[in-house]
Formats: sequence, C-alpha cells, structure tokens
Amino acid sequence: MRYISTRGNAAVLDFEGATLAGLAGDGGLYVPEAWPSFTRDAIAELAGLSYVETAVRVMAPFVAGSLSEDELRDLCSAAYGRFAHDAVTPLVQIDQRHWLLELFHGPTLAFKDVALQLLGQLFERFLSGTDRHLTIIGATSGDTGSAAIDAVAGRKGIDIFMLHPAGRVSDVQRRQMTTVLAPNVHNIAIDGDFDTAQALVKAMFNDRDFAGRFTLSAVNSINWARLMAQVVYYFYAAARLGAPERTVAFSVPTGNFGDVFAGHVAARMGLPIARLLVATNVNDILHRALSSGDYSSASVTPTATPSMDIQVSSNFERLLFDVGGRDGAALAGQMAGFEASKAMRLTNAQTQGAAGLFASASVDGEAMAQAMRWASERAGQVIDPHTAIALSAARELELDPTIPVVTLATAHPAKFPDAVERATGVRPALPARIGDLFEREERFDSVAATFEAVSGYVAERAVAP
Ligand SMILES: Cc1ncc(COP(=O)(O)O)c(C=O)c1O
Ligand SMILES: N[C@@H](CCOP(=O)(O)O)C(=O)O
Repeated sequence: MRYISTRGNAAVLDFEGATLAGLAGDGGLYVPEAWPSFTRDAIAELAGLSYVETAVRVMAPFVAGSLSEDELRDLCSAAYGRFAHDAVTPLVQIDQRHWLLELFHGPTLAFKDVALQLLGQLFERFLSGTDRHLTIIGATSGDTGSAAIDAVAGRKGIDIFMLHPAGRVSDVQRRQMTTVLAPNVHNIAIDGDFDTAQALVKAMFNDRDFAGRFTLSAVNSINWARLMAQVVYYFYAAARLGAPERTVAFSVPTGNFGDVFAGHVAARMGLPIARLLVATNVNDILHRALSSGDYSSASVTPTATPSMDIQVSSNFERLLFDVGGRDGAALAGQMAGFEASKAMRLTNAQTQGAAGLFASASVDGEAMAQAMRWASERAGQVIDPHTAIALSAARELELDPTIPVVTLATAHPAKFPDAVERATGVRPALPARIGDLFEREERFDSVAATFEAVSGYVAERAVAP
C-alpha cells in the first residue's frame, strides 16, 4: 500500500514510512492511494471472528509491503492483550434500536487505547534493529495524551513530548499523564486551548530547521496508523449486528474528526453503513460545516466534554480530500486560505460528497445530561459525558427505525466523575488498577504557548537521530 499526502506535494511512502513520519512534509495528512475493497462474503466471514482476527483481516491491506499478516497478528495480540474485556470492544444494548460500542476497556480508559496500544507496538517493531531515535510530539485535550504515554513509556529509542491545555482537562485525565514518571515522558502544560496546542505541534513539524534536527513522529490522529486501527471496530460491531445483510448507523462523539473518519473509511471499504452521525458539543464547527458548508473557527468554549473542546479538526482535511475529488493542489490552496483566515467554504463537491453518508448535530449540556440519565434509567448504564453527546444525537436521528444505531462509547465514566455525578447522582469509581491515581506523584512543566518556548523546551531535551 502506498500513502499520498492530502496536499499532493510530499513524498509517497509505504505504511512504515507514513507511520514514522506522522505528518506529510507539505503539511498535509497521509491517506492510502486507494481504498481496499471488502466483498459481502468477506464481511460476512467476520461475524464469528475474535477482535484480533478481525483486526488482522481489516488492516492487512493497509500494512501490505511493510508487515506480513503473521507479524500484524503478533502486534495485535500484544496490543489487545492488555484490554480488560475479552471482546476488547463489547457491544451493549440499551433498547430495541440503540447500542453502545464500549471502546474504553484499554489501559487508560478511552477509545484512544485501541489505536495507541497498536501504535506503540508498531513503533517498537519499526525501530528494532536500528539506531534511530524518535521524538514524538503530540497535543491532547485529555485522552490521547495518557493513551500515547502509556503506549510508549519506557520504550527504547523514543521520547514523547505531550502538550495539554492547563486547567482544561479533568483531574483524572491530567494525572493519568503526569504521574507517569518514565524518563522518556515529558508533559508540558500550556496556557491556551487544545487548538493552540495542536497548532504548535504542527508548527514544529512544518519548521524545516527544527524538524530537520530530529526524527519527529506523531501520535495524534494526524498519524494514519491511528485511524487505520480505529476502522476495525466499525467492522467488528457491524458484523455482530448482521452486516452485510443489515445496515448499521453509527453516532460518534466528535472533536478532531479522527474517529468518525475511520467510519468513513470502513464505508469506503464496502461496509454497509446507513449513516455516520457527527455529534459535537457546543463547539460546533463540524456541525456547521456539514450542515451549511461553513467551516469557520470560533473561540473554544470550555464544556463538560473537554476532550471535544476543539474548533480546528485535523482530520476534516482527509474528508475534504476524499470526497472533494482527491485534488491535492486545490486542497493545499483551500487549507492555506483557512490557515490564514480561520474560515472557509466547502466546495459543492465536498458538501455533496459528505451528504451521502454524514449527518451532524450539536448537543448542549442539558441534552447531554438528559442522555446520561436516560441511559442510566433505561438500561442501568452509567455513561461518560462524551458518549452522552453522541447518544443524545442518536436518539434524535431521523432514520428507518429498524436500522440499529450504535453510539461509540469513547471514555469510561470515571474519567469525568464530577459531570457524571451532576447529571445522574452516581459518582463512578476508578477501576482498581488505577485506584491509587490521586496518591501518585505528578510531574509536568508549564511552558508559554509560543513556538519559541515550546520548540526550545523540546530541543533542549530531544535526542538527535
Ligand atoms: C472521550 C472522547 N470522545 C470523543 C473524542 C473525539 O474524537 P475525535 O477527535 O476522533 O473526533 C475525543 C477526543 O478525541 C475523546 O477523547
Ligand atoms: N480528544 C483528543 C484530541 C486529540 O485528538 P487526536 O485523536 O487527534 O489525538 C484528546 O483526547 O487528546
């Protein structure tokens, strides 16, 4: 499989190259040159397979040329062996129509573990036998950070620098990052929001002088391997609900557009998906873009769903590329305009190309709390606020009522105990394996949210290749 940049002007790479590079050299994002295609028979065969076998079938075409199926199976077994549920991502029924796909049984209690546990294995595999040293730089609104840190802490040949917005992640989220004291882990609190952190990370990748001094890599969903691993659970869930004979809809709590883009990839590969519902909180740039073509960024409003407090969604670029005619040069111009003005209009091709599959909704705090109460009263399910945003949107989705709607449950409720308690009266406890989180020592540095300060901090500590 070959990977090309959404902006059409970067080296074409194989899977290993795209995984290690993270961001493309022209500022774009890597995508497969063509989508692999699954027949109906191949989808039907997935119904009885374990998560690991499903993962091997779904991901094998994407890693072809870089990993054999047996190598991929070994990496998946190691990655998913650390999950606390045998099904890895179990489905839970709430009522006749609604299901939850629980994606939070990994080590750090959010869906990010599904991809990042594998990415940690991939980094180790691609670095083994070389003397390369990776400098990973990432930005987090709370969940990517801990999942990435857990995946690479203590690994040889890797340093990770993780930027989080000070005061804008939950205490559990922050401690899950800052209590990891491995010497290759560097937590940086910046005075700003997630968009600022993400822009600083991209600026470091795009600064030739800085990037030329280190072997930079990414753990955010700008890294194609992240999304590839997330495609798997769409197949896994749909196969269990009767695909390909039965179509399924998915409601996805959305911020950086990675998780829902993975659903788009599954649909491109032939999975019969009736609808992908993009559910945002009041930071609704994606809802505005999909419903009216207006992709203009406003300032971020802090909410009870901090992981989705995002107004510039990295992976939306991948969708615009894919549904807009795959014209890298045109998209490079469009993105340059957006980067300058923080506003753009989608082209007709982009709007219409997205409309066939995507629907969207913006959900406020009250509707989120109601969804939490409904899940608790209807099915005894205590859900996290991000999941509740998507469940609330799912309940309003206009669709043939016989089509099952799967809401992606992206985080364990114990990551956001205050919001859950406010809505339901129940204070979810941390699982025993991290029960002592609040007694652990924390370590992080506060750094000014400027390119000079953050790149200087990284440069002082990073290892040249
Ligand atoms: C718990 C949770 N739900 C939903 C999202 C949004 O996912 P995405 O950024 O892939 O759209 C995030 C952050 O990424 C998250 O941490
Ligand atoms: N919600 C995310 C934001 C970063 O998203 P990513 O999927 O691009 O890593 C987080 O928890 O950090």
